[in-house]
Amino acid sequence: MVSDLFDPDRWEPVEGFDPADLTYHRAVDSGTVRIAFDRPAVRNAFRPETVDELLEVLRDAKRRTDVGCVLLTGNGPSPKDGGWAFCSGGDQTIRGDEGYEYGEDGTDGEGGGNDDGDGDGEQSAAPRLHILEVQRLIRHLPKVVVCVVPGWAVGGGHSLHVVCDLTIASEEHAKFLQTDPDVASYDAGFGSAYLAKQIGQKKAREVFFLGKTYSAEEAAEMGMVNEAVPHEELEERALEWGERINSKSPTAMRMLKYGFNMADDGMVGQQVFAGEATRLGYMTDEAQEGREAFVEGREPEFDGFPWHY
Ligand SMILES: CC(C)(COP(=O)(O)OP(=O)(O)OC[C@H]1O[C@@H](n2cnc3c(N)ncnc32)[C@H](O)[C@@H]1OP(=O)(O)O)[C@@H](O)C(=O)NCCC(=O)NCCSC(=O)CCC(=O)c1ccccc1C(=O)O
Repeated sequence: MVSDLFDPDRWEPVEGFDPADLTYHRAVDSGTVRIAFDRPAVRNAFRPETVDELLEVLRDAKRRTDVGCVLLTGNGPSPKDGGWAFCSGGDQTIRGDEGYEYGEDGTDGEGGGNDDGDGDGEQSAAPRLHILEVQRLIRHLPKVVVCVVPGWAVGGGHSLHVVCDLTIASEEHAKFLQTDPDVASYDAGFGSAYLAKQIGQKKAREVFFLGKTYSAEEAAEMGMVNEAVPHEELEERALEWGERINSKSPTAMRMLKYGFNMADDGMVGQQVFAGEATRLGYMTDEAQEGREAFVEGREPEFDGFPWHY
């Protein structure tokens, strides 16, 4: 059993992946993948190994040209007490003085178990805070990432929901809470500043400075959740969203996502959008004339191409 809300008839495991802290599935009948935290006994808290796996499957999803939607969720309920969670952030029990520490058999994602990837085979993976790399990957993923929240979204888990393109949440069980300052952590990037863009400055400061818990309805009212739906329908509805997303023009969706990002992402946002504009430019006869002229060792002939206005 993957999760109580998981319909095994709608999904198949993605071949070549066997993550320990996640599950990774592809919808049988649409271009949607489902990535789920799979540590329900600790409210799906992430450790460095979890983050490595998340980076790996997100990169895989990114490269699949027949996938337009990624669902990011948490499996449940907890076998201990029946509680539901999307993610409760960094696993505080393995937090060291400089970051989150790998276990004995951990990996830094760049080499073998605990190999730091520099080729000398030493077991020296440094403590990590690389959930921020996950945030950037979600932000720049050329697909729509939907956060599917069946329970708690807390701390770094809350920040992940913030950075996703859309959030759908369980009416009965979803709860949104920022505990970062309780454990002397601070996501001063997307988790707070981008949240303020979504719900306004006063409300975002309330989320962090007062640390109140919000229901799915309240979060939707605030503008950080798109829809609150009955718990039993959560994943079905998320799959429907995936189908809607996949029915649209991939190029339009990609340009829109990067367009939405650009205003807040400075030069990096411009660079990502510009890269896609260049890709589109490369597909024109005009660009091909430029390439062919170089390859053929002649001057390019751009006379036939209009100065569009
Ligand atoms: C999530 C809770 C509110 C749930 O409360 P409740 O339903 O009452 O359940 P509990 O009995 O508390 O928990 C059940 C069980 O799970 C264990 N557990 C829960 N959360 C964690 C956790 N984060 N780490 C380890 N273990 C956890 C809990 O101990 C229980 O275990 P038992 O053995 O059964 O007793 C509540 O649990 C809670 O408040 N949890 C802690 C939330 C938290 O503070 N998270 C860390 C926030 S800081 C963070 O995520 C930093 C990492 C990070 O992402 C970051 C770093 C730097 C810059 C930016 C970021 C960023 O935020 O992105």
